[in-house]
Amino acid sequence: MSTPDHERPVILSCGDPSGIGPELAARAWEHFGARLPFVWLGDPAHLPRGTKIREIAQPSEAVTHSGSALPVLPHAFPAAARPGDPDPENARAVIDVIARGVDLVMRGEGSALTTAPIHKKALKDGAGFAFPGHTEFLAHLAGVERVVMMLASSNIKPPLRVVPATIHIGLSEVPSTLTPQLLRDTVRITNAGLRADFGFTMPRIAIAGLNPHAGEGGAMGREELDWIRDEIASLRAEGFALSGPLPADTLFHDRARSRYDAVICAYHDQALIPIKTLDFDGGVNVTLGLPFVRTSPDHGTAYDIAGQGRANPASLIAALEMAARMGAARHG
Ligand SMILES: NC(=O)C1=CN([C@@H]2O[C@H](COP(=O)(O)OP(=O)(O)OC[C@H]3O[C@@H](n4cnc5c(N)ncnc54)[C@H](O)[C@@H]3O)[C@@H](O)[C@H]2O)C=CC1
Ligand SMILES: NCC(=O)COP(=O)(O)O
Repeated sequence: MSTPDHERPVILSCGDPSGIGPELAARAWEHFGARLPFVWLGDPAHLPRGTKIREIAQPSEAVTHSGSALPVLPHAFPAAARPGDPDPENARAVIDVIARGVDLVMRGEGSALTTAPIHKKALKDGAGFAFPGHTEFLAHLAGVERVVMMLASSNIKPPLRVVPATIHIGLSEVPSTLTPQLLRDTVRITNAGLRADFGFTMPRIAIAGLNPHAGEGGAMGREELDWIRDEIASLRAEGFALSGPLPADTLFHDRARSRYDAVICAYHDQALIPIKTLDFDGGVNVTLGLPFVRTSPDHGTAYDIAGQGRANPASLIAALEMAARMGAARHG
């Protein structure tokens, strides 16, 4: 781990208090102690009973206390947390915590934001949350039009970094949502993110086809022939190191992964199934294109095991490590 920014800790938003976020925050603090100071932003009453906490007034105090307790910036919620059973009364506060976390990192009080999982439908039902997820909400809060979701592995070699060009939409909407402009924007933001935050000078980006066998010459769908191929050629002419469109079914095995640094996929499951299969415990969700660093574990709220002490903290630990490294590099 590179040296974390000790003046500006990572801010960890609590996420859904009925999910596994609070217990994972406690486990992550046990793992890191003073080695990686982070601040948990949430209602202290939602943490597992017995968690050693220290309430602080500003993030910079985290460094002094993180060796002996989990530093907490308190955010009052109206209701208790019932594991696995979200209370609609708490939905507004879950959203407010994310916004408060963004404010802290935008003001430079935190080096990076790591978000614990939210339940999108619980927020929609409870507070009319109008965004498909953190990714789009963070873009909105930061005033950025387009951002990119990337999931990066931590435990496999060669590593895997996947970008779903379209994210949380129905499968039937994918072909019309995946436009030349979206592909261009996704390539540019991915390329810039890999250079700025992952240390690549000329990132190699693979692009998966939309259709089986990347269309097989038009026999199984025409998008590759009609525009994806030409768009890739024109982006290549601009200097991007692109390959594709490539059949997605053969893009993720070990030898294939050694040929690229990130792969842009046409839709959510084309990207997330391989990474969650190959590295569920080490997968980290990174939002590229924001004016601050944001990471998250790759899993969700896991209501089925919340409050039982069974949740694995590895992905959150990897997300905090990645956030601290990227944040320190940006602020250093
Ligand atoms: N960044 C975020 O806020 C994310 C939020 N979600 C949301 O979470 C909610 C639930 O989504 P699901 O599809 O059920 O996925 P999920 O990841 O919450 O759960 C899927 C399965 O994996 C298990 N699991 C998840 N995390 C685990 C961990 N750390 N240790 C051990 N087992 C774990 C669960 O127990 C469950 O059996 C949805 O609302 C979804 O949108 C999903 C992914 C990311
Ligand atoms: N499937 C990934 C996911 O749901 C994460 O979404 P976000 O909340 O990070 O936008």
